[in-house]
Amino acid sequence: METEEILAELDNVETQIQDVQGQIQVLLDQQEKLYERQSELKAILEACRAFGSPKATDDAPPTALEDWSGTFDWDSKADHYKFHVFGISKYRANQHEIINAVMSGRDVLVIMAAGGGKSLCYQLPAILCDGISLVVSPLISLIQDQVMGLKALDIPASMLTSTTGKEEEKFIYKALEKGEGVKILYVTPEKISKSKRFMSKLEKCHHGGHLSLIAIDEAHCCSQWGHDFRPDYKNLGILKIQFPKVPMLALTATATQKVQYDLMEMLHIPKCVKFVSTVNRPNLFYMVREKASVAKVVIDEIAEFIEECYPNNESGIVYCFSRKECEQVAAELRERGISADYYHADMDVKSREKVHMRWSKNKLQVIVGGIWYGNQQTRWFVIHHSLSKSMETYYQESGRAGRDGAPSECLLFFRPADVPRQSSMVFYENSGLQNLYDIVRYCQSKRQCRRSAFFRHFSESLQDCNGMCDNCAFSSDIIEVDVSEHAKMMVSFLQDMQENDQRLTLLQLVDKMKNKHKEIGAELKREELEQLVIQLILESVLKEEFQHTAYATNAYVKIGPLARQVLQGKKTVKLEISSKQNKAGNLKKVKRSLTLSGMEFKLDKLRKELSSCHGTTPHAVLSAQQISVISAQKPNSTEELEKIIGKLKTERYGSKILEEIKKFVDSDEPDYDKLNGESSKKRPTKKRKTKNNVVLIESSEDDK
Ligand SMILES: Nc1ncnc2c1ncn2[C@@H]1O[C@H](COP(=O)(O)OP(=O)(O)OP(=O)(O)O)[C@@H](O)[C@H]1O
Ligand SMILES: [Mg+2]
Repeated sequence: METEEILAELDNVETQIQDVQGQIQVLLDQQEKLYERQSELKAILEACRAFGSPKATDDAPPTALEDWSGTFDWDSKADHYKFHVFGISKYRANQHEIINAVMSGRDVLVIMAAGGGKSLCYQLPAILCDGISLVVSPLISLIQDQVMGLKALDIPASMLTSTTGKEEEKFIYKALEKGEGVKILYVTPEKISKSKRFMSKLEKCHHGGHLSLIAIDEAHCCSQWGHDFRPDYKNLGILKIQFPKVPMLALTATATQKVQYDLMEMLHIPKCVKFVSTVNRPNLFYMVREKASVAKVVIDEIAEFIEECYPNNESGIVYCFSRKECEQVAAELRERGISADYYHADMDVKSREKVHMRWSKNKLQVIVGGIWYGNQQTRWFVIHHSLSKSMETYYQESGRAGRDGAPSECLLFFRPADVPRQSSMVFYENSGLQNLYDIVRYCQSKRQCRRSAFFRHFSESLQDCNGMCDNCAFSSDIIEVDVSEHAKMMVSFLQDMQENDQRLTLLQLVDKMKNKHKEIGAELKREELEQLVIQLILESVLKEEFQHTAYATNAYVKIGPLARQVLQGKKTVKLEISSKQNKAGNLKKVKRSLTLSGMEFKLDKLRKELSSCHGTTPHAVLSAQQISVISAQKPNSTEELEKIIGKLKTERYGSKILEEIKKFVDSDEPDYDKLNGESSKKRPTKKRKTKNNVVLIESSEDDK
């Protein structure tokens, strides 16, 4: 054999070895995921063996025989409070059963979608039982809202948090000792883990037989496997140890099986009854929009979306990546005439409270938040200025829209360049990159139903989307383009750079590629090239690597395990590309029937006025759902109104509401699209592509 031949074969063999190594790496990654799942399943199995099935217990009949929807002693009392105090005519899925299980003295674990109605599951038992119920909740803003809402219903509710004054604290401690004066007490988890004084008062309350129920809201915060772990939640196990006979109710919107077992173990409720509802939020319209590279353009688009779709100050949230960005976006929205303010973890308690109050009283249309912002009010829209760090986080954040069941919108602005910003923050977290890439897949996809991505993520069987996401609703002008050749060029270019010890970020890679290969720039737009890099990362052809500097962590794009497959033409790479006009264009044409009708608009205004007179929130006066039922039925007597909103609200606000209805009916105003102004009436509209004709209406071409 000639030396040259040997060298050639050696080269060939080495190339093949590298190729095999790449494939092994992908298989090893797969194996790691499988090991992880294996240990998860083993842990679950162990928990099952140790505790028994969560539904079947030793000293209670198995679930199959436990009929929580049957007849119970408290039925008529519960019905009375449900309707006349809470103004709720019908239970939502599982609420009735959960309330019955709690009232029967059982520990209960509730997994129910955001806005599903978890609060009623502990608030109603709390007023049905004698004594005081304790509710642990993670956010002061959330607690403030709940307490304000309950007080508006004449339910004695209080809160004990870092913001509680001395006088109020004294009053609460007295109430705990006597078992009267407070019916529902909200506390932050820190009170349980850090305040010995509070715990001793709680023990006294229990000793006197006055502690009727313990509810742990947002219980996923207990688990390290959950997406929002809070160290103080870890200590809540003490409650069941100290008060074993008091029924405990743990509630959350999101918990994988692993998290569920973790919760049961940490809270010491192995024999709890478990209720799991669907994650589906049929009233939410999910959409992803391409994010412009110029910051100002993004804000223009957000402002335009809010002004066009929500001209009557309907409130919403804009989520941002960083605190600085929150402040900038809020300021820019204000410059464009939208009443917006920011809310983030760096603010002191006073400023946060101020923003929260303005928001609760409908003085602000938009909250720009960097952290998970808990608040009970109806939000019509949730906009993500940047992508979230996982599907779970996005589900929770977007789930803040339409909590009372009214159709609402969740819009995410996605740009490939936002991926390294997030990845450099999460790469060291448990499955951080894997979780991030899941939501990146959701954003990149221009064809797959958005809703189905949630079902898959939470291991739930698929349900119909009913045209309630952009990919299902809009007729598709998306084509799948084979970009294997472009991918090959990119990989080989990056390989050359790497061999010369040059590191490139995503944006640098695209820039340099465009300079080096002019032809590629002619075929693919810059955004599409960025999209290609992300696609290659998702497919393990490229990978991200991270390097710390004194000021930041940088994400660089490197050759990944399957790069060789692309170079050898063994792997096809495809991109979903808009053929002509993209969805951003389509979205501008969306006119929704989500806007309020004339009657609804009047009632919305009235509830704002009434709420400021009564020192409460508009939502506590009338929920969006109640407004919509009143508008449809137009009751003209106290009795008729009572059937919709219950006795208490009718007594308090009934005369004003009936007066408003009468004024409206007498005025002969057509009950449609009043609020959209004159121009909208002229526009002929046509129904968009939805199966059940429920939500979306698209304006005609004249509308452009
Ligand atoms: N049976 C019902 N009928 C009509 N409205 C209801 C019913 N139950 C609850 N609601 C309303 O639904 C809204 C959401 O309820 P709630 O705040 O309890 O949701 P949640 O499940 O705690 O959501 P989150 O996970 O976002 O905290 C509230 O406005 C509440 O008044
Ligand atoms: Mg809740």
